[in-house]
Amino acid sequence: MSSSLSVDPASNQSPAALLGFLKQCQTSAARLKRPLLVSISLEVPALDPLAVLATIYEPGERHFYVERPTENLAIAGAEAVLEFSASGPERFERVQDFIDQTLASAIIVGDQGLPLSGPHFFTAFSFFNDVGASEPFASASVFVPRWQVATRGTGESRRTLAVANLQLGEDSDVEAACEKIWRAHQRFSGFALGAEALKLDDAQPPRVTLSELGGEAHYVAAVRRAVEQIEAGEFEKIVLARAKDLVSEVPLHPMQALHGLRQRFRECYAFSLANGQGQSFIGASPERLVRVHGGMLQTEALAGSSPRGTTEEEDAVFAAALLRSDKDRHEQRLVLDAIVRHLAPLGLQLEFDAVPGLRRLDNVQHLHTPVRAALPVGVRALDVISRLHPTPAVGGVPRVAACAGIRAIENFPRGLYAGALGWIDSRGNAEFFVGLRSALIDGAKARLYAGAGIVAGSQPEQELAETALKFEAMERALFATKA
Ligand SMILES: C=C(O[C@H]1C=CC=C(C(=O)O)[C@@H]1O)C(=O)O
Repeated sequence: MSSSLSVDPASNQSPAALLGFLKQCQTSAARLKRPLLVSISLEVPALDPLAVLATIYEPGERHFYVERPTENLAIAGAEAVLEFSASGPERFERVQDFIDQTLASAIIVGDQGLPLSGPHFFTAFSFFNDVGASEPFASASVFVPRWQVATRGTGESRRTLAVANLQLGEDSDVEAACEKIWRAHQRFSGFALGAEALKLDDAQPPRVTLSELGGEAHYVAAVRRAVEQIEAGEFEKIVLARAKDLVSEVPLHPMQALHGLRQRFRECYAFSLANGQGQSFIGASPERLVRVHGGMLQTEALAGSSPRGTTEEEDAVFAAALLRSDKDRHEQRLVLDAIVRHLAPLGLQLEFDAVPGLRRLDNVQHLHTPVRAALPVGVRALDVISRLHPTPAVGGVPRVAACAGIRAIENFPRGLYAGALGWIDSRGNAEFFVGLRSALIDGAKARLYAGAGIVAGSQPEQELAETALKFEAMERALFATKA
């Protein structure tokens, strides 16, 4: 819904102007006989979204945070103004309907030209279409935060945007809403909340115990069984994960872990999604699922792993071996082929290189093929995600048989592990990543996840070592002495 209301919060910043604007919004809501989402974006001095989140962090409050340091991009939002959840195979469409309906009753004002302005729909889809009733996150959930802070760029060109969202109906208390927004605005404008505000580096690491569900033996047996099923033709590839349970002597500090992760894994998506009931799902994922920006789609095929070397020579040897490995090339090619196959019905002209490159992280390196396409008119991010998820980087080939195999072989619910998390803005731009290298945090407890793709020729001990390397990232972030 476009706004004919004249408010320019950047040049007309006063409580009286804000109140006047909100009263106009309320009149519109009364006329339309439905509550409206009002979203006000305003540029503010540089802020670090993670520091802001850490400052106001309440385990009982919903939040979403994602940052990709190499892209100089970070966004955080907290407290739900509007939320929706769904389950089943139609979950993607149902989330899209919720977004469409919300935007049809929205008044969006302020610095709209700036990146990451306007309301963002923070969204998460679990790995499977359905989750158990006792699981902490629904199989599809989306919320619009009460406040949102985003930053993009570096140095002189860095821009920071604060967004306040509220729902106004005929009976809303506009004066109270106005006061709340004004106070938040003063806070965002007046506080020095750069990364230095985190002061997390000195915190003492907690003492913890760590135990794997079923022990390593379970995973070794699982991989062996999967290889037999592959040889028997039941599927061509399956991604099998391990889970470890961690118990700490003191409550874990997810913000501190995230600060460590974003410093160490600059090319990954450091992320946190809190459900408002004390649990949060955090991680540093190397894998983009979908980016939609200005009508262009970006996705990628990421699979096949090897360690990083301790010297440049050793690193180069590992890299060359990975690039030459038939097993890893096959494992990654299956992901690329699936992307092509699943997106073909949408009429996209995909562009990608014939030969994969490398994505090099601090602990592991992967085969990587970026994929780009122009999005045909009417095709939206969730249309793409509903077809892509789960890719064979986290599920398998054929998809249905591999997912049934995962359910039968793994000894824990995946929940958001290997799910799709991200945001969609009011213009249809979107960024989703895959919930890898992750942990579910609950007070002093955490469950950590790591998986690996299994194809013909996979060796159980090698897959065990690969997943141990993947676990190491989160283990170090949660309880090691130095990030
Ligand atoms: C399933 C995971 O990683 C995927 C992404 C990159 C490389 C992978 C691999 O080499 O097996 C996996 O497909 C995980 O980290 O839990």
